[in-house]
Amino acid sequence: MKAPAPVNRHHTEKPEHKQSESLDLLCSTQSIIKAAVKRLGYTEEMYELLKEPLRVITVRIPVRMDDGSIKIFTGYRSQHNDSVGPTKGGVRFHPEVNEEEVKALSIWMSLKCGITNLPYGGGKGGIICDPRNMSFGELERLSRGYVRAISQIVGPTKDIPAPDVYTNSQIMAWMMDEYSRLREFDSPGFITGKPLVLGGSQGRETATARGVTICIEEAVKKKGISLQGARIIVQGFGNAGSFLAKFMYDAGAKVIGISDANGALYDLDGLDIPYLLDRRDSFGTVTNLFSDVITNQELLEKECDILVPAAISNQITAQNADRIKAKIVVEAANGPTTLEATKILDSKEVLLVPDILASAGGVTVSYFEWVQNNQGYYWSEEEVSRKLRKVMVDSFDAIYSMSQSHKVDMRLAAYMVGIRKHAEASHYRGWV
Ligand SMILES: NC(=O)C1=CN([C@@H]2O[C@H](COP(=O)(O)OP(=O)(O)OC[C@H]3O[C@@H](n4cnc5c(N)ncnc54)[C@H](O)[C@@H]3O)[C@@H](O)[C@H]2O)C=CC1
Ligand SMILES: O=C(O)CCC(=O)C(=O)O
Repeated sequence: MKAPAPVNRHHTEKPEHKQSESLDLLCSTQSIIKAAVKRLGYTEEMYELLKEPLRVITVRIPVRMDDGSIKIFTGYRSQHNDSVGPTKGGVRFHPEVNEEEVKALSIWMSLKCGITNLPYGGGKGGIICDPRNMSFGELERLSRGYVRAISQIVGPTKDIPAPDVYTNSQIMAWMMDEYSRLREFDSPGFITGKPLVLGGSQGRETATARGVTICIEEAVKKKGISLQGARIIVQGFGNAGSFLAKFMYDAGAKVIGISDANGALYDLDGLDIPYLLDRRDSFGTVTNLFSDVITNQELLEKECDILVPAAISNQITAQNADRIKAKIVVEAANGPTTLEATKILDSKEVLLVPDILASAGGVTVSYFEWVQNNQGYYWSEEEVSRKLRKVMVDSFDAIYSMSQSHKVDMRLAAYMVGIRKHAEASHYRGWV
């Protein structure tokens, strides 16, 4: 690995896309839900119910900035379907958050909870902001303001938030504290992904990456590839990507590429992952310390055995899918591959493990955290890991079998497995 050389790279990369291709996450999701509902034999009314969230609110959050001015931020909370139980899903802080994306993300949460058989529907939230340019104090005031703004529709038996892009256990702690103050009792079950001392679960911090690792272990068996020595590329070096890179490195795989919002590092001999983990900042940025940096798009197209997009949406598109050389793509990120690109990868016989399966480890251990909060009795890391492994292996098997028996791609198979529980619960409740 090359020696670090400080360079200043403040731009955020954006991929180019074919004019005709739909990058609208909600539209694409709806078209797969339609196909899944049809294949499962549900009615058109069922599709009408499930294609949109039941509830979405937009909130305006005034925050006193450090210079004394007041800035008004816009945030969202979307609740897709609460027929099975309370809704559940993360909150992201990102400049590109928008209502359509939050709606799609909440639908994916329903699908993840359906796949893993958790007693939840899907929820998701987001605030348009750039936490990388905000102070600790400003972030705390924004987090508390968001909870005050959405407090009527969230709660341990209504809708339970969690971390997502650019949010972490500190932000969960502020949000939990604000909610507990509003309700005037301690409410650890209001939010998951908390620090351990505030009722967080062992293993939640690494849960998303653990879940992705289990999917990779299952996928390599299907493809007859040995994980030992396999070449792996991971896009994104935050919570999901950095721990995944570490788990792959520890398993004897060769992590030949990693990236963050600034760019990518690539080395055919394998990167020194423990060193990079040590140097990354709290936003998952490390490439700014190096001079020999390539773009995210260049990295995605490098030859490898396993490619793991673990950053943002719409990264593998009709524009670059033909040039993806991986044998297996495991989506740790939400929505990294477009519909058109999914078809191209499928035609190239790439085994694609879709986001709603691959990234479901996070919400699974969030559920374990909520259960522990409700019972006030806490489990060891071994117990959490064992339970997570069973959920992930069973989920992978169910989707792989669905894909084989219905001769559909893994994404459609995952939607079919994920939607059933919400469809049946909505039907029993007499909604449709
Ligand atoms: N944290 C969790 O428990 C879960 C996360 N996910 C998904 O995993 C993905 C990553 O989330 P986290 O690791 O939690 O976020 P994070 O905030 O910890 O890290 C995000 C990473 O993505 C990189 N990034 C941001 N913008 C980028 C861009 N334009 N191009 C390339 N890289 C960029 C950042 O530099 C950072 O390395 C997201 O899609 C998230 O929704 C899914 C399930 C659970
Ligand atoms: O941990 C959770 O409850 C939700 C995680 C999340 O937002 C996701 O899986 O996309």
